[in-house]
This record gives sequence, C-alpha cells and structure tokens, in this order.
Amino acid sequence: MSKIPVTVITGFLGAGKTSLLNNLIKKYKNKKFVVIENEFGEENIDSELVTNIKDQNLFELSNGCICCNLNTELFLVLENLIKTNHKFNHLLIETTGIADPGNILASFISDPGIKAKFELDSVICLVDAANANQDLKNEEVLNKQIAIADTLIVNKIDLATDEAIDKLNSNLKEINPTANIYKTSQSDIKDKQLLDVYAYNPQNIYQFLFSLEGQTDTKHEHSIENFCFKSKRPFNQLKFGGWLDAFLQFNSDTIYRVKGILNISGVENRILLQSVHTQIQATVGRPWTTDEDKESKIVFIGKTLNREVIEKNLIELCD
Ligand SMILES: Nc1nc2c(ncn2[C@@H]2O[C@H](COP(=O)(O)OP(=O)(O)OP(=O)(O)O)[C@@H](O)[C@H]2O)c(=O)[nH]1
Repeated sequence: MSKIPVTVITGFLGAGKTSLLNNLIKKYKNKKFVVIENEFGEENIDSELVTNIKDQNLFELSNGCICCNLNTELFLVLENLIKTNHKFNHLLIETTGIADPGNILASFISDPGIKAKFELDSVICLVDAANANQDLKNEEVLNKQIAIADTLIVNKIDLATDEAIDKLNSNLKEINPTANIYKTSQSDIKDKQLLDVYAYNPQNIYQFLFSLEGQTDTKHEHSIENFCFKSKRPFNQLKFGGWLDAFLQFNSDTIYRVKGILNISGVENRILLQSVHTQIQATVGRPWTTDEDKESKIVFIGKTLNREVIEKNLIELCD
C-alpha cells in the first residue's frame, strides 16, 4: 500500500494558512483529504473556517500547540485514522502561528510507526508580506518556520509595497536559500503545483544541493544562517555517525536542519543525509559516477552557527 502524503502548512499568525488550506481543498478536487487543524488555546476557531470538507475528515487539536504536545494528541489521531482504515489519500496539517514545525517533521521522518503509513510531502510556510519584515526581527519562531519549509508563499501582497516585497524576498532567500518562493494574494495558488511534490524524499536532496551551486554562504541580520561544507576527502562512517548524533543532541536548540550528500570511505554509492533537529535520516543514493565526482556536500541551517568549529570537526572525521 502506498504511503499517504502529508503536507504541513505553517506560517506566523494570520499569514493566510487557513485561506491556503481552503484553496488547496478547492483546487485538488480529486483528492480525499483529511485535515488536522491545530490552534493554540481552548477553542478551535480555525476548524470552523475550513470549508468543503466533511466533518468526519476534519480533526481538531486544541489542547495547546502541536509542536509541544504532538506526541500525544496528534499521534492518537494518526493512530485512529490507521486503525479505523479511514479512507483518504492526502493529509493536510495546519499548525498554529506560533508553532515551530520541526518536531512535527521529525516525527514523520523518523518515527517508525508514522513513517510506515505516512510520507512527508511538503512543508509550506505562509509569509505575511505586510508584516514579516518586522516580525522577522522579533519572532524567532517565524525564522524557524521559514528555515524549515520547502515552499514559501508570500501572501497579502495587496497590503505591501513593491519595496517591502523585494526586501522580504531577499530576507527569505538569506534564511532559506533553496525554498521555492511564490507571491500571492488571498493565498490564491490556482496555477501552482503544491501537492505531491515530495520535497522530503531523499532523492530530492540532490536537487536541493544542486540549487546551492555557485551560491555564497549567508550571514545576515536575522539569527538564522546557513552554510555548505564541501570536501572530496571521504568520511569515516563510524566517526561521522557518532559525531553527527552527538552534535545534533548537543545543539538541538540551534541546528534546525542538516541536508547532505556524503562520500563515505569504501561505499560505492552516495549516502543521502537529512536531519530535522535531532532526528537523522540516512539513505543510500545513486552510485558515484567517477572518482572526481566524489564530493561530500553538507548544508547546515541554524542559529548562530559556529562555522569554523563545525568545519574543523568535519575535517577530522575524514579518512
Ligand atoms: N488583504 C488580504 N487579506 C488576506 C489575505 N489572505 C488572507 N487574508 C485575510 O487575513 C485573515 C487571516 O487569514 P487566515 O487564512 O485565517 O490566516 P491564518 O494564518 O490561518 O491565521 P491564524 O490561524 O490566526 O494564524 C483573514 O481575515 C483573511 O481573509 C490577502 O492576501 N490579503
């Protein structure tokens, strides 16, 4: 049985998440959606705003924030969907505006029970064109939402000047250089392909890394940075695995995302690596074509990255 794709919709308060959700349901008429709505607070108002979906396909989580109590309520909903053999072929999750979606992603990438049934398709972050330039300076969580997404939708462009939109565009590229960026009003995505993109499929990491070619590292006014480590010296598998595990545990608050293609000593194939917070996923990719090809590339996205120390560590892990 094929896995059910999961699209996570994130974005800061009021950016247009529910509007997008409704537009997706309208656009993809042939899909049988289940929607999980999460709102911070006692009352779940957002679920009231979701249209064109039957009650039995709409689930509300309102006991706090999905990123904090995910392991109970969301797990129960997912488990129940599986147990009851609920008929659906796409899961849409809307997080609260103050949620860091990292923990949700991590579960879909690494929890064996969830992974067996569901596959992360995409993380879409709505960005409020009118307010985000300011919010980026004050709201850490917005930086995280942007850093972790694969698609950024700059919404409410009707409320922002061209100058503000340009500035936002460059801010977004600094935080997340590889995400697709779309501009919309009323979260109108009629002409855009947003579902079944499988942005988290390990094979798509190739694309992610190729899109970084020729790009310089970024350091900017926000606290989120990224840099790409490249080396033709092969990594020692044991040393690398041990280091990465410890490194992510130790820096769980500051390293949000790691993606890479690894050249491992004695291994003929590329090893594709990705992590969300402390959860690591490594899979075997295509064989290297030539020896010259064999270059590891690892991208780190996080807060106040100590590039020199990370690079020094990585070099010591090579054979
Ligand atoms: N002017 C304007 N208003 C918009 C646009 N997109 C959404 N809105 C309005 O902005 C408000 C918030 O939109 P939602 O889609 O509910 O945003 P949200 O991100 O789900 O909001 P929260 O769940 O509260 O975080 C609603 O009143 C929308 O009608 C837009 O492009 N332009």
